[in-house]
Amino acid sequence: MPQVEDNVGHQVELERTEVAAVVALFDDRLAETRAQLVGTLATPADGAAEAYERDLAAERLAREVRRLEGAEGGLVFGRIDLADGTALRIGRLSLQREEDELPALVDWRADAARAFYEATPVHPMGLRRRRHLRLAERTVVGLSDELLDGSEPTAEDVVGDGPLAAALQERRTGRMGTAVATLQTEQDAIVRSSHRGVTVVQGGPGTGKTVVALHRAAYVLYAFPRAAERGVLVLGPNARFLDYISQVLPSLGENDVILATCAELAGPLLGLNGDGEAGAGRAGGAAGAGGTAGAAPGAVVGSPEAARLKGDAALAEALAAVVRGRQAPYGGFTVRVGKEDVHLGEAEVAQARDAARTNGLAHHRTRGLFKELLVDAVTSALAREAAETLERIDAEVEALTGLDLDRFAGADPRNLGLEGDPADTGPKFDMDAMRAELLDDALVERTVEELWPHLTPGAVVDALLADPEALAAHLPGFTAEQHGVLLRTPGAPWTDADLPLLDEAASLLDGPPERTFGHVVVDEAQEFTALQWRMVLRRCPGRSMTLVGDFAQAGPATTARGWHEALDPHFGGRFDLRTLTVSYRTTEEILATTRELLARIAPDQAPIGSIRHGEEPRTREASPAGLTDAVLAEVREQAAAHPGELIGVVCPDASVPALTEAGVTRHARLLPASEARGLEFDTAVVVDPDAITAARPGGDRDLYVALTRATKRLCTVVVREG
Ligand SMILES: Nc1ncnc2c1ncn2[C@@H]1O[C@H](COP(=O)(O)OP(=O)(O)OP(=O)(O)O)[C@@H](O)[C@H]1O
Repeated sequence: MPQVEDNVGHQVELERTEVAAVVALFDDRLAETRAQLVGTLATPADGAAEAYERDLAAERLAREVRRLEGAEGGLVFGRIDLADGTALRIGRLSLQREEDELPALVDWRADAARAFYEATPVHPMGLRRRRHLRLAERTVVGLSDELLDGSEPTAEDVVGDGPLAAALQERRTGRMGTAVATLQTEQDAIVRSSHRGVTVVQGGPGTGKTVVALHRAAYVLYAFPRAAERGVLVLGPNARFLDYISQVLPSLGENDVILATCAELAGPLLGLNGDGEAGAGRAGGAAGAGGTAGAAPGAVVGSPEAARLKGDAALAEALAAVVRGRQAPYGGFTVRVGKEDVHLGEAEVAQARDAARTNGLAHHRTRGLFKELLVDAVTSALAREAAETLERIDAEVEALTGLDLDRFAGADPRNLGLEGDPADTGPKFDMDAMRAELLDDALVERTVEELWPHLTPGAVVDALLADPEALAAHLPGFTAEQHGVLLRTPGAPWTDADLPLLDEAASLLDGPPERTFGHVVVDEAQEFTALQWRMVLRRCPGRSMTLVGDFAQAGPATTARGWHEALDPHFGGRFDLRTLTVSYRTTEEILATTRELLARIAPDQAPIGSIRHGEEPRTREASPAGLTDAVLAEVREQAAAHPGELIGVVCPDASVPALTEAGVTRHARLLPASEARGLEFDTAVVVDPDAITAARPGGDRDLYVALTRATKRLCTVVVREG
């Protein structure tokens, strides 16, 4: 049909000219901002205040340059034509020519762009046509139209294959790309939701939960300036996953986002060093999205059973009890003032402790109050004693001489060399000076330290976990066997599961962390334990969050089986729960083979459908001794048959060394089943499913994750005896 092709060519040509003008405008803006940055940096500053102002301005401009640079690829991707003939181009940011009334480019998050995502033939939202543009570098190379008002296509419309189909056909690269041009209506409704509190998104594998979460973060930064001021934190399950998603937000023009695992969040805070396993394997990509939360925390991986127990909310209460137990639990307080010992009895000390605690501050701040109250009590005791001594002298003098000393002093105690308010009935000393002196006194400080010591988070956690008696006393709901699992050797390396405990202890000692965020995204949120939720909440005082996950994919540390069970203790049921229903990754054929498994691990979950179709999943058999060779043969064959495509080999964690040794990584990405969550490949090779299932508690959910990673084909290598 040469006529149609000519027409497509003509329309592409027209768009090319129009888009080139938008790109030129963008280039001007970028060049202008870069020039401003150079100019600002070169401006001499007269004094520290000016230098500070200049550096702030430079920082703002540098951020803007980064934002523009991030948006450059795929700057323009859509166009909407309204029924009245107005056309708007949709892209990664807004651009406006001064002389024009209409914007040259509308940011995809702006209200004006809403119809691009939400209009359907049933609800055209005033649109006649939605056009998707395909760009190579900065040039339009293709387009496709959807007519929404029921009109017949004219010579100016190019109605063809949907852009989503084209996007999904693309080969996997090992890095998630943005879906900004093809967000689907059910996804867009969540991304653009005006709900400012907690939004929870559930859905089966590949339904776009991560896509939605990241685009939602970009939307929040755009639409809610208050949240944007304090920045966005994206939490993911491991470094591999963060690396996989690290480019999405920068490509949406958002660089000021912190990507981290929960462990990384706690690690730097506690000053742990970065030579451990957690956080390893990050290819530096995450830094592209504004950097991670800091160095890898130097923690090792503990057992799943310990992780599950250490995530229990009872541990938070136990740590609080440990800290309370270190706050003047018993005993009086004696301090030497001059030549005299002043003693406060146990009841007086307890009164000071209870009064200090009423303000609800953390241990060290409360310690300061406690010390002040003790010093107040000592000062009052001294004042009382001085007054009594004086009265005694008065009485003795009067008895001996018949002189009334008060009258003699003209009712002003200063006449007797004592400070005091003339309105007071009794004499006083300089209370303030005495107080200040006592607060500064090294001996007083030492005595307070015995009653209410300075503590470190590590010492608090050790006081619980390294002491069998403390475990039994503070965790009465746990069995002796569970106490045994929790018991640790003091000084042993911290595990990943200890980090939320250390963070909890840090907050008990010094209050919530200084760095907080306006919005927090949690991916694979089903993995989070109660202690981890507490960590997240401490960092998001505004409670603006997007949490996405799937309980059928929960790891071994998860005890909850649904959102309300997991979240109600922390959010009191106040969250907006949305469900995604269509898989854009896992093919219908692969989903069909996992349905039985899904029914077993999550009987309440409705199976999802997929818009993808692919090959029937295959099984390859191997003898126990021949497993490694069989995997190697499979990846070699796949690599030869589908050059350039991404192959992922998901194996039992224990098989990683042998498969690496055999050279599997020359042809494929190799990952332990425990770290496959959220990732995807063109082809997935799942090694020894029985061993994956048996490897750790909840292993059948690990297997479900492994089986749902492929966009095209799945091969399972099973072990057969004999
Ligand atoms: N609207 C869309 N346009 C284009 N691609 C999409 C869209 N939605 C999802 N995808 C693609 O589908 C795949 C799966 O998406 P995503 O990883 O967000 O799913 P998920 O629900 O988080 O999966 P999992 O449960 O396995 O973590 C990705 O390749 C993603 O880019």
